[in-house]
Amino acid sequence: MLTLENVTAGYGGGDVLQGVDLTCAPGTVTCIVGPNGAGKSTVLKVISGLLRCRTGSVSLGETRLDGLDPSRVLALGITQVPQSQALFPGMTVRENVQLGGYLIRRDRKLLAARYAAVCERIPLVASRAGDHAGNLSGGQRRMVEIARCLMLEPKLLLLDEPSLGLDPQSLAGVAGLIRSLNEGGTTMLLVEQNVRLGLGLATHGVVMEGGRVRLTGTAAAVRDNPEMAALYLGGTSAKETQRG
Ligand SMILES: Nc1ncnc2c1ncn2[C@@H]1O[C@H](COP(=O)(O)OP(=O)(O)OP(=O)(O)O)[C@@H](O)[C@H]1O
Repeated sequence: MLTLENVTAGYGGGDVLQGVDLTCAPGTVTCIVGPNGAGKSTVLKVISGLLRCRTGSVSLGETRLDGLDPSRVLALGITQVPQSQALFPGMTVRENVQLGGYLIRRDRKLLAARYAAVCERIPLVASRAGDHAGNLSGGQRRMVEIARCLMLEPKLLLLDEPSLGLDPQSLAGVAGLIRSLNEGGTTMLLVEQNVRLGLGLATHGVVMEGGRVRLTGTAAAVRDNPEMAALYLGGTSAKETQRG
């Protein structure tokens, strides 16, 4: 279980996060939504250790994560698919994915077994193994970025805007992958601008606004909460938008 308690954090003078509480239970998919600048990506940075929290705590089970370097957080089983393109275009798909196993690189057998497991879960990795990552479509690249993160069999996978810049077909592929990973037991915390998609993929929803958590609950309850319609969807609930 990941737990954030009363987290404040920021980049310069002011606090961007102003007392954030959040939990992710094993096996769940939690989606953080909210307007631009609400602090969604900042929450992920605090969890992965890229940004120190000023007060409050971040824990994975009994282990405190706040104050740890990103490499320690990674070693404890939290991996992040970043928002920006993160593959090395001149390297092959296989090489890019295997880089995700850097921490286990000395155990060749384990590395090979993990790579085989990733290929089984994401067949694209096997079918395009020898191709340069730069030759893949946007959706394929996103899948390879996720594949790379699976090399460490993370306890928690963080995804920052998995839908960003994808055409509808690619989006469907990435959404299908997230669903199948969850069915396989991977716990995920994602940030999404696309409210309908994000809450559709998630078991739990968190709505942030101005560095605070405004609403939280099951994804369906958050989606159907009347406050959502008023806040983010111009008076139309996400459910109605989906129907329309
Ligand atoms: N590296 C940084 N240095 C200074 N300020 C930053 C930095 N990153 C983010 N911010 C500021 O922190 C606030 C929250 O940013 P954050 O990226 O967490 O928002 P967000 O909810 O993820 O929104 P978006 O979807 O637009 O990324 C914004 O005002 C942003 O300008």
